[in-house]
Amino acid sequence: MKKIKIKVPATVANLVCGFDILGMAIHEPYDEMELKLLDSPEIIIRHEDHFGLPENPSQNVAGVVLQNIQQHLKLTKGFEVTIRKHIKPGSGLGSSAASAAGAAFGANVLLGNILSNEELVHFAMFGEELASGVRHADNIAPCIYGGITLVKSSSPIDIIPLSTPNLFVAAVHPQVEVKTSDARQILKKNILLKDAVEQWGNIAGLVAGILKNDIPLIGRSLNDVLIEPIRSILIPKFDEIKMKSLEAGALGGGISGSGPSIFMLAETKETAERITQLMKSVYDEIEIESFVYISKINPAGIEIVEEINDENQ
Ligand SMILES: Nc1ncnc2c1ncn2[C@@H]1O[C@H](COP(=O)(O)OP(=O)(O)O)[C@@H](O)[C@H]1O
Ligand SMILES: N[C@@H](CCOP(=O)(O)O)C(=O)O
Repeated sequence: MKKIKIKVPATVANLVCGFDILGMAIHEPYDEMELKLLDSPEIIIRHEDHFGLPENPSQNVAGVVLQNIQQHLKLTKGFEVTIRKHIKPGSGLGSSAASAAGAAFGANVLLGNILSNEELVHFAMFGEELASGVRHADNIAPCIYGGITLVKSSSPIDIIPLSTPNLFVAAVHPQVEVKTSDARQILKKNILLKDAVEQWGNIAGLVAGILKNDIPLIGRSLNDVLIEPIRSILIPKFDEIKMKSLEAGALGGGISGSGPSIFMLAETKETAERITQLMKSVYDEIEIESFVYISKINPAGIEIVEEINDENQ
């Protein structure tokens, strides 16, 4: 029997200004997945969590990824997948990407590492297409490569892993659901050239700041003139949380992925703790339940917890 257990991290897509192209893996929260290689070509998905996600492989992002791998490689084998999800679907913390990337990664290990990272991203994007209607790779890439990644292009796939600054991430997930597909539909299809120029400056500044480990440059590049003004109206108290976090010492931050989670970068754990406390108290005041996370940027991405390769079982 060949079996693998993995830890699949949450991801913060967009990093404020880099819509669909930038993303980072974080340590908390993460999903647990177990994949077994089957002798028959069936795909079985089981959820040991309470989110009510579909277990029909054609409706589960992990299932469609495995179906595509199976078809492409003309496999006579199948997969049994058990998912313990801790990253709530619709959180903006890459819940669908975690299952999609975890399925591609785990299947590849079971098959003897025959696929490249670019191929894993290619197959995992079928899951994102099922979840949001769009083959975006900004959550998947950091999950698979770890750290912070730039999706220079998703067709053809061209992923640039950037470095991992030594920063803390404070995040809050208010319990309101924002589906990525809905949060994409409200965006404008056309943008003004002057706004595009400002956004290009921020993206280039952020990438340069990350590569040079120039923390103040990272901070002043975390601005979004295109997406945040539209999507933030879906997130209760967004402006107040952002303003208070900056006052409390955050370098900068904004909507995590398509929301409703909000993330902030901080230089110290103490600052990150102050920020999560204030995030929680803002939501407590208006009686919206919220979960907060303090994390660091996760340089490893998906981690193998256990690998069993026992021909006798
Ligand atoms: N294994 C899975 N994990 C998470 N979401 C899944 C999974 N399979 C299917 N989905 C669907 O994907 C959607 C959640 O994806 P999305 O809105 O992108 O949330 P997130 O921002 O947390 O990734 C939901 O409609 C959910 O039913
Ligand atoms: N670039 C995408 C990212 C969606 O991330 P998610 O964590 O909300 O699935 C977008 O902004 O739509």
